[in-house]
Amino acid sequence: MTGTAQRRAGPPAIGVLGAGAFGTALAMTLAAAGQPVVLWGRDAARMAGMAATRQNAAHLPGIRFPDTLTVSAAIPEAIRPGAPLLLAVPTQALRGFVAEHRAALQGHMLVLCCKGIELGTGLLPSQVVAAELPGARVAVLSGPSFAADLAIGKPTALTLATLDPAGPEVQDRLSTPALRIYLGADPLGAQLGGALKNVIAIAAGVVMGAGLGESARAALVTRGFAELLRLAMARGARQDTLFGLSGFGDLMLTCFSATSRNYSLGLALGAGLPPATGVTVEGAATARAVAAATPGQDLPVLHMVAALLRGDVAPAEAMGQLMSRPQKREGWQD
Ligand SMILES: NC(=O)C1=CN([C@@H]2O[C@H](COP(=O)(O)OP(=O)(O)OC[C@H]3O[C@@H](n4cnc5c(N)ncnc54)[C@H](OP(=O)(O)O)[C@@H]3O)[C@@H](O)[C@H]2O)C=CC1
Ligand SMILES: O=C(CO)COP(=O)(O)O
Repeated sequence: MTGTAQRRAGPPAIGVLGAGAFGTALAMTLAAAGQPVVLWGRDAARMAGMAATRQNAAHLPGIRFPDTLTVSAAIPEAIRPGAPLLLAVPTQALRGFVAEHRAALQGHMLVLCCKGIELGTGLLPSQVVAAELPGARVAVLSGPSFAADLAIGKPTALTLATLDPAGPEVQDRLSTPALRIYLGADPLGAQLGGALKNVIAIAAGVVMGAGLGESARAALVTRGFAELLRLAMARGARQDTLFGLSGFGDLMLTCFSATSRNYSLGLALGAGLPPATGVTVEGAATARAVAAATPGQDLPVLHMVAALLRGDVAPAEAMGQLMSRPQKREGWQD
């Protein structure tokens, strides 16, 4: 074990599995509020470095860990009997992670923190977990939340969506003075909203990177949201979920801030610049997964992002194509 936290009587430590930006930020905000938390990462040397320097220099440089946060590269240390586990690895890594740690994860409430659709299968994170760990208890934690905001205690509100009867208990454990958790019962909608808003954020970035203007961005985000509603409702999501924090709320954050990695990828694409490398950009794989699963469906913004990423169309041409589509009525159902 590495870390400085004292074991203390009380509830078992929450395990946060995945020590990237978001996992670290969640662990920090919970620990800062007095929760026992173990942050687990797979790289022993890096975790030892975090324990020694009390910061995640790679993802949240300069933000000091609360003294009570324990960091570890040992799964048994991170997974306490009866504790909820926050899974904060990227969507495309989730299947491999669950398969690798199947036995240890068994029986725990798994709180899924990733936003995306698995490439190749078109599955959402909860469906990936169900395939790898049949009967798993899951909740989805999603909503507008930049890791850097959470990590320094800025006020944040998220949706915890689950059908598990332990939902209120988990809501209570994850709530802190800086983190307000709303309970929902539509994990499908929460995941679809969180996955699709990333694709729309890439589109929003392209518009701004190409210098097409704020009016164009607002139009594209609005029409992108209509597609999000159409696609997610057809798959069984609830409208109120999509209009909530995990849908509309996160769409606003991600489409209007250069802190977003998805929006930033779009900015680079639009400006004809090379995108940042080594960065988790969930919307790129999700755009491809959506395009593969919905050929021939009327989802022009979502499909255009996939075409842009494939290099099949240039940014200025993309907007021209969207603008010259046949005239239609406004409304997300049309
Ligand atoms: N950053 C943010 O502001 C927010 C992120 N999210 C979501 O959280 C998820 C994670 O994003 P984020 O933390 O930002 O990503 P990062 O790129 O910052 O970190 C990803 C982490 O996952 C680890 N990882 C990858 N594959 C595995 C694996 N197989 N086993 C164990 N660990 C693995 C990486 O480890 P290694 O370094 O060893 O490769 C890395 O520490 C994404 O779905 C994202 O959309 C949600 C809300 C906010
Ligand atoms: O999901 C996020 C904010 O809620 C983070 O967005 P990015 O992954 O685009 O940085």
